Amino acid sequence: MLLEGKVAIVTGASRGIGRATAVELARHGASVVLNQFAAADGGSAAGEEAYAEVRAVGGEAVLVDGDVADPATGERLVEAAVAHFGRLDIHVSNAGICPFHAFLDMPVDLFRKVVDVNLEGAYFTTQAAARQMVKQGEGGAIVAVSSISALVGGGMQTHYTPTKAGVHSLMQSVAIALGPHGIRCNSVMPGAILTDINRDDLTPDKLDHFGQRIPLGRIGEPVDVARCVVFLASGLAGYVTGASLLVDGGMFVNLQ
Ligand SMILES: NC(=O)C1=CN([C@@H]2O[C@H](COP(=O)(O)OP(=O)(O)OC[C@H]3O[C@@H](n4cnc5c(N)ncnc54)[C@H](O)[C@@H]3O)[C@@H](O)[C@H]2O)C=CC1
Ligand SMILES: C[C@H](O)[C@@H]1OC(=O)[C@H](O)[C@@H]1O
Repeated sequence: MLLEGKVAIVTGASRGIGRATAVELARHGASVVLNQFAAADGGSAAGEEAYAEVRAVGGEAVLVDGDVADPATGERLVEAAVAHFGRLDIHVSNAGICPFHAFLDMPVDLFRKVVDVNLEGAYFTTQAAARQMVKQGEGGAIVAVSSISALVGGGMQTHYTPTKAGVHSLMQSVAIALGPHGIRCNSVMPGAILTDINRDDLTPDKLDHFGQRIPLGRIGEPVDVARCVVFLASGLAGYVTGASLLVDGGMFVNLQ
């Protein structure tokens, strides 16, 4: 198994890409700290389902509630990893929100919330994870879920796309800061993956449009991204750091 004996944190693991990532990490042998934020999910049922899915593939797991926008959450996730599994090897910064909204009347509070969750959440959970990895002195792997939206715009995503570009940039900079400690830092850039974040936005017309733009002919599934996170977290990517991997079925390159 690729990740036998490894211990991982996944933020926003209750649903979508985070849940699939937690399951795939466990399938490959990792023990997983699943972060949920029940207040964002309307309760803890989704987190508990994710926990059960990880256990069902044979993974050890612990579920920790916390808002990644609170810098203390990263520290609590690391504490849980150490308390339950004795160490930390992999950090997946995945939690994110995208409440679609027009630019000209963007509420200040909404803008700040998206930045707090997506960018500050990635920054402070990554920092907490890196501090533990440096303390252990055995390296590690950090993977952030950025987006194709780090590279292209969205008229209803003017608050969101800069956070995804920021997450991409964060991984590039921490790759430099943490390389001397043997900690690799990369991002995945999913294209259009059908999850709760875009279920309402992906109308039949838009799905049809995307289907035609994506050379592989289908919208992505969370597991498509999760498997790439496993690769970047594993020794198979042992000489990969500061990189970003588009996981979009070819959508980005298909201009005409
Ligand atoms: N679905 C897509 O097409 C794409 C998604 N992404 C990114 O993938 C990541 C995961 O999104 P999806 O799985 O698609 O959406 P989702 O809505 O299914 O999952 C989002 C997860 O983040 C959690 N979350 C939300 N606010 C939180 C907070 N304050 N603290 C902790 N957890 C919180 C939710 O509880 C949930 O588990 C996000 O960072 C998103 O920007 C990137 C590119 C494309
Ligand atoms: C939420 C969007 O549908 C999704 O999020 C991203 O980051 C992609 O670019 C899609 O726009």
